[in-house]
Formats: sequence, C-alpha cells, structure tokens
Amino acid sequence: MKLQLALDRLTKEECLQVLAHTHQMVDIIEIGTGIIKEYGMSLVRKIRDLYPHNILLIDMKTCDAGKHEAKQAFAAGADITTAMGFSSNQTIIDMLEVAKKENKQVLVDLLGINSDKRMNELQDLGVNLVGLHVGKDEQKETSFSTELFSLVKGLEFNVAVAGGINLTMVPEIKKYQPDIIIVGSAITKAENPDKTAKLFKSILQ
Ligand SMILES: O=C(CO)[C@H](O)[C@H](O)COP(=O)(O)O
Repeated sequence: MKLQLALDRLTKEECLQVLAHTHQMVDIIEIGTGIIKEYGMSLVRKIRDLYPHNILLIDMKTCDAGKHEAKQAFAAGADITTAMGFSSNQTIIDMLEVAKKENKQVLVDLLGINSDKRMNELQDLGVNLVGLHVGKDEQKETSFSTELFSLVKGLEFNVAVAGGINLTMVPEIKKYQPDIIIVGSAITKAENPDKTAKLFKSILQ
C-alpha cells in the first residue's frame, strides 16, 4: 500500500518545506490542481529535479483535450497524471494512449461518479487506476466512507482513496487493501508533518 502526499492549498515555499521534511516517508508526491494553476509546470519540473526517486503524480484533473494535457504532464516529469471519470470516452482513450507510449500512468478520479454502468465503461476503455474521492467541498457535509469501495467491487482496478483521510480512518480503510492512500491536509497542516507522515507510513506497512 503506497502513501501519496497531496500538496494542495499551499504556497510554493510551503510545498518545498513540507517535501523537505516528508519525501523520505512518502512513495508518491502529488502536486495538486490548485498548485499547478498557481505555479504552472515550472514547479513540477523543480520538484521532479529535487526528488527523482519519488513517484510524481500531477493532479491535472483533465476533462477535455486529453492528448494535449497528458503530453504536457509527462513532458514536465509526471509519472502519473489524472483525468476525471465523467470526461468523454475519447478524452480518456487519448490519455491512455499517450501514457502507454511513454510508459506512464493515468489515474481516473471518480469524484461524482456513482454508477456501475460508468465503472464498467471505464474498465472497457482500459483504465486500470482509479481514485475513490470525496472532494474538499463535499467534505463539509460528509467524510470518506469505506462504502465507496462498493463502486470498484468485482472490477479489476488498482484503487487509490482520497478525501480528508486522517490517521484515525486508516485502520478501517486498510481492511479494503487499496493500492494507494492519498493524504493531504492531515500531513501538510499538521504541527509536525514529518512525524505525522512517519505515523501514516508505519500504519500502512
Ligand atoms: O485531490 C484533492 C483535492 O481535489 C486532494 O489531493 C485530496 O482530496 C487529498 O487532500 P485532503 O486529504 O486534504 O482531502
């Protein structure tokens, strides 16, 4: 089970500071959508250069122009880019094609997806990595629940989970054996991000 650290709603300096203290404890560094919008690919390149040994996911949340945005993400150094599950099939097909050529990956974010029909379509398109996700705004009303795993039950996906995940929630989530646990604020806003990342890592091992 891999630990992914999501950098969101931080300044560039805060991102670099958190990473300096935590990169050894995390498997995947995620550069969040808002950070990419603020600082662009130059920060992605900088983090790629600083941390060549971590897997780098950039949360493009692409929903159109899939080919172009996947190429952009991989050219900047991403190992994984993200697409929204509600995107057109063509967008997802194009992104998977670019990823395959470059030996990279696409994570399909299931934010807002709740139909088995769409899940089957995604599987038929060749998607192999999906994210069960409770969004930041949704978190005001609800928190991550393991009921979300029903969406991937019986399907062949590698699964990431995200959305306000904290240390207390991990033992229950672990029972479902997701491939990746994505943690943002619980680490980045902690008093001691390094200590907290270490605790997450030790629970996952
Ligand atoms: O994709 C995201 C927001 O769109 C975040 O990466 C994800 O929600 C994790 O952050 P947090 O643990 O703070 O919710």
